[in-house]
Amino acid sequence: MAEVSADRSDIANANRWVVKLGSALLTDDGEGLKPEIVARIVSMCERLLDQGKQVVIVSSGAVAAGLAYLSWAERPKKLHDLQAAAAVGQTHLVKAYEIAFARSGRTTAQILLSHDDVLNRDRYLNARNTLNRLLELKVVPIINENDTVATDEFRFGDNDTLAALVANLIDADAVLLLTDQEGFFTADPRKDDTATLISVCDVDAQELDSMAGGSGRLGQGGMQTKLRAARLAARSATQTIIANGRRPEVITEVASGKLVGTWLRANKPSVAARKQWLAGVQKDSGVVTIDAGAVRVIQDQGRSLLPVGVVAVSGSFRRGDTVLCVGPSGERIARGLVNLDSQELSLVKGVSSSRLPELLGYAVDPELIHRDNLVLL
Ligand SMILES: Nc1ncnc2c1ncn2[C@@H]1O[C@H](COP(=O)(O)OP(=O)(O)O)[C@@H](O)[C@H]1O
Ligand SMILES: N[C@@H](CCC(=O)OP(=O)(O)O)C(=O)O
Repeated sequence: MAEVSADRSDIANANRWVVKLGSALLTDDGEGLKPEIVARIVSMCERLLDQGKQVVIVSSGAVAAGLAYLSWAERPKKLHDLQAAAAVGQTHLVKAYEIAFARSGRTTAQILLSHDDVLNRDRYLNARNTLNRLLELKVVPIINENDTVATDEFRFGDNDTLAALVANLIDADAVLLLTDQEGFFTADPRKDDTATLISVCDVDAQELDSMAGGSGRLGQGGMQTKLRAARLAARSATQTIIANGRRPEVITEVASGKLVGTWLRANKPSVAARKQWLAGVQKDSGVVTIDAGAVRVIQDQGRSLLPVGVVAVSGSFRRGDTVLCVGPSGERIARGLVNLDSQELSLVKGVSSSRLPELLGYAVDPELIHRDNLVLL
């Protein structure tokens, strides 16, 4: 099962990071939002940004911060009370990040996501495009659940799950779940003082399930949701590390591959797995005919397919569907997941990607099929 240590070069080489901060950490166990904790976390994130890495922050704490501003001693049970507290706390939360990042001249963006945003394919792609654009612009996204509109049936509830879904959304290399414990222990250390820290373990190891307990007073889900989140993150081959956000240099240490916290190791190479899946798809939603130049760059140079290389479109498909690409004489060339639906593509086939926003009236990916979503047949 768990190994004592392992080479963490995968972690040290991770470029795109999702850093998640739990409520207990940000409020110092319910003391109200602590801007100095936010500032400390932010300065560590800045060090990653200075090294050219990308950072997306998923921050809890809206409810816990709101409780303090409303002078409510206990986390309420009723959804509307939780939502009211979140609405009060969220503005203070995001302000704390804005102020802290502004000290080094960096800009932040608030993104509030709900369940539908990751389940609905169109909204999923929109959220992904927006996040990718913010990262290109070197803006730091600060994400939380859109608590004020989430209903009981349709909410993530804990931000561990949200962090994992964000990692899937942007194909992050690593997720760092910062909490109030050193990492994942063999049992809940609050209840069992013989529990020991696991340094590294395969995320799918079954023995982890019985070791993961529930949450403390303020957080939601405890190690159970962190384990589930790590397994979700592994779907995009994202590595998960759980560590203590109170350690002075925790983010810097983890990102440099130091043996800090628990690494829940993901083994599946996502692109390869997706390509394998694509190769086996039995029914395509449409067919696009591409010109000889496009065939060449796809086959010989492993490049993405751009709308400019498309000469004809047949069938009715939506963004995210699988489409067969055939050459000028109808020969099967490739299969991939499209970023445009069939009507949009009919409008922009043969057109250079720089003109897509002007013709469609909104921003879209420049590729019709990104090379990571394309398999040669
Ligand atoms: N096996 C375990 N190892 C470490 N912590 C555990 C374990 N099982 C349960 N926990 C609990 O999980 C808590 C952290 O999760 P949670 O309260 O949801 O915080 P956060 O707000 O950081 O998500 C810890 O304080 C601890 O009591
Ligand atoms: N969206 C909620 C987060 C819920 C929550 O408590 O999450 P966590 O602390 O990560 O277990 C908030 O901002 O209060």
